[in-house]
Amino acid sequence: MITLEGLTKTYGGTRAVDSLDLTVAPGRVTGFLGPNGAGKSTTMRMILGLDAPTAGVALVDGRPYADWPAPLSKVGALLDAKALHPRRTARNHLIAMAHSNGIPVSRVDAVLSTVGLDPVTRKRAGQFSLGMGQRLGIAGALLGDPEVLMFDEPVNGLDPDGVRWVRELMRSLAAEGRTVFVSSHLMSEMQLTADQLVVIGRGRLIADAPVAEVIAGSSRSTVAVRVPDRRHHAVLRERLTAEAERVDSVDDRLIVTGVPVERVGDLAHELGVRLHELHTDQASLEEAYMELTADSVEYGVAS
Ligand SMILES: Nc1ncnc2c1ncn2[C@@H]1O[C@H](COP(=O)(O)OP(=O)(O)OP(=O)(O)O)[C@@H](O)[C@H]1O
Repeated sequence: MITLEGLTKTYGGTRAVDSLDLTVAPGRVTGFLGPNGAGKSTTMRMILGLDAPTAGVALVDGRPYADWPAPLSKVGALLDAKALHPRRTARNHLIAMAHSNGIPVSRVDAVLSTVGLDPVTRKRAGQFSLGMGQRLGIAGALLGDPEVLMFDEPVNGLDPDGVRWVRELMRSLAAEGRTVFVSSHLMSEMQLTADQLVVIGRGRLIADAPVAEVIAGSSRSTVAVRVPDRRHHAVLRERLTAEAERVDSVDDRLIVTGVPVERVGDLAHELGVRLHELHTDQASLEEAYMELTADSVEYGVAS
């Protein structure tokens, strides 16, 4: 489990992370989202003790990362896939990491195989493609068989097969009861991978909720109801207008915002209104995310 309490980091006049209170729980994938410059990498660096907080604390299972005697066996992380010694082979890179944390060399071969790098274990990291570097970074995160895993943009540079592989890996790590905290800008991928979402903007917490709740909360999630009889259409429309955020008529359909589908069905039943169709049109995570972060985008372009 990762716990942040009032976590704050300022760089000169910039509040990169601003009083963040958060618990990242085990047994699920938590997606960490936010526009460029929102403070995601800075937060992850503070969890790993690579940056000192200006105020507040970041704890892993109740202790700062640096206080764990064998940190790689507690937390595995992929922060910057390019942070590799270019002349070291993949295997030697991992052996050096293993030695520094008392991890047996047998784990090195096991994780190289897990990430599909067995054919290139003796190739120098400097000759790796972006995707191979990502895989090696993920191997490093898995090396100590840690309970907590953090990945900053893990699918960056991966081909579709690699993207799917990362998705399945994250899901299986969470299913084993581990804490999986992963940042990404790929909303369609996060919708498939994450159970819980943490959204930040300008260093502050915007949302911390299950994926389904974030999507349902979007004003773009609507209920569509088809009422062929014109009188019934008008009766239901009037009743819904009293409690919905918005009701639009499109041909014989009513498009309703802000009322759950169950309530629309119950109201129709109460009023004796005959329906030919009743369903929810869910927003995509991307739509929900854009709405949540509209006020926090620092580097946007006018549209
Ligand atoms: N070492 C540093 N010195 C000064 N400012 C920094 C430093 N590191 C980050 N910042 C600033 O802190 C803010 C948050 O940056 P951070 O990299 O954490 O954001 P991010 O959410 O990871 O962004 P991205 O999605 O673009 O990777 C930005 O305004 C950034 O310019």
